[in-house]
Amino acid sequence: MRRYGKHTDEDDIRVRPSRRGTRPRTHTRPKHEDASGGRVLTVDRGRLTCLVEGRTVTAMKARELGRKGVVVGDRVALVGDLSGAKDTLARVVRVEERTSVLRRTADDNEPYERVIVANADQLAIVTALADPEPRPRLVDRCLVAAYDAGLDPLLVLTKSDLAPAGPLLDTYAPLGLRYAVTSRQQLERGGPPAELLELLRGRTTVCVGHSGVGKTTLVNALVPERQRATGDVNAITGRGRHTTTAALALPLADGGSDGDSDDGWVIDTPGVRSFGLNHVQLSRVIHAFPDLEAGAAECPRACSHNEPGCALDRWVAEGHADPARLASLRRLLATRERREGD
Ligand SMILES: Nc1nc2c(ncn2[C@@H]2O[C@H](COP(=O)(O)OP(=O)(O)OP(=O)(O)O)[C@@H](O)[C@H]2O)c(=O)[nH]1
Ligand SMILES: [Zn+2]
Repeated sequence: MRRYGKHTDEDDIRVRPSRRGTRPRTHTRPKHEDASGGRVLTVDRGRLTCLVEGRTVTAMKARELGRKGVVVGDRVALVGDLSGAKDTLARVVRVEERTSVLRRTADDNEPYERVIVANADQLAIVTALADPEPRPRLVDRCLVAAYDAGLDPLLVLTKSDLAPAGPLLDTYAPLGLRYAVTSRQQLERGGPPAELLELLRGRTTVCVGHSGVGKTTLVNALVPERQRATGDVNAITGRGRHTTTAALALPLADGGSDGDSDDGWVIDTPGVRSFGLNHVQLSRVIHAFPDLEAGAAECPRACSHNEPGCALDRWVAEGHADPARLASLRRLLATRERREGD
């Protein structure tokens, strides 16, 4: 499993055996042996909406969790009233170890990044082919975030009724991205294309994209009303979808009895205007390019891979890797530097 360095206390919620711990784990463990497993669907000002055995349960963090953050996608253990009835409140007593974290800084000047989603394994970058115009730099930044977090990127191109997908797909061809293309007609005719569903099945997919690209339309098509376990999330939080500032997890089908869905999860996030990349480590990005990573062994220390001494030029010239791959990597690495309009 991928290891991450320690960041802010708030976000570093990995349960670790603490030598200085105030509370020996042996005391807390047995007490919560009867806790039920659930998954965090959304977080609103400290109030957690969780899916527990198919029910939507509102919960608060137990005091013993201290400042540890709980984020959308977290797998948690809950005690208390799990009926999901109105005005009931359960307690989250444990956060299971995360398999991944997607972080983002609000913008590049912000020192603190926030974990926005836990336990995802795929990042769907939703881009309209027109209205609004595609923003390749934003796509690139999302790609860097995906590679950094160890998530498989997936390109979802919407509004193909307005413009062809070809040119954008050409740009990303060297990266070998998996992709799906959708159109209004397709969505109206009965949901998203089978190939997109196939790409989402059994995975936890975070959807990101600029406001207006059709993310909500797409998620609604993916999660039919009947199965929207969170259809009442708005009733609980008292906020409409469009004013929601937090991510929202939706099970693609049954939701599973223990808060796990074999069919997969889609996590909708609010439209992003930018994707701060302060926290990204170069080495984690190049890791997604195994064909180039091997050649980078010859690079000078702390090579930016975009400087005269970079060994990757020779690596490619000697035919070990496709020059288009290096060009793509360099474009992605360059996108970490902020520019007007990011
Ligand atoms: N032509 C066309 N329009 C679409 C398509 N999908 C969505 N739209 C329209 O695009 C507009 C924005 O769609 P939303 O689903 O609200 O976009 P969003 O990305 O969720 O936007 P935010 O809620 O602001 O984050 C709406 O008017 C949709 O009807 C499509 O495939 N083709
Ligand atoms: Zn280099």
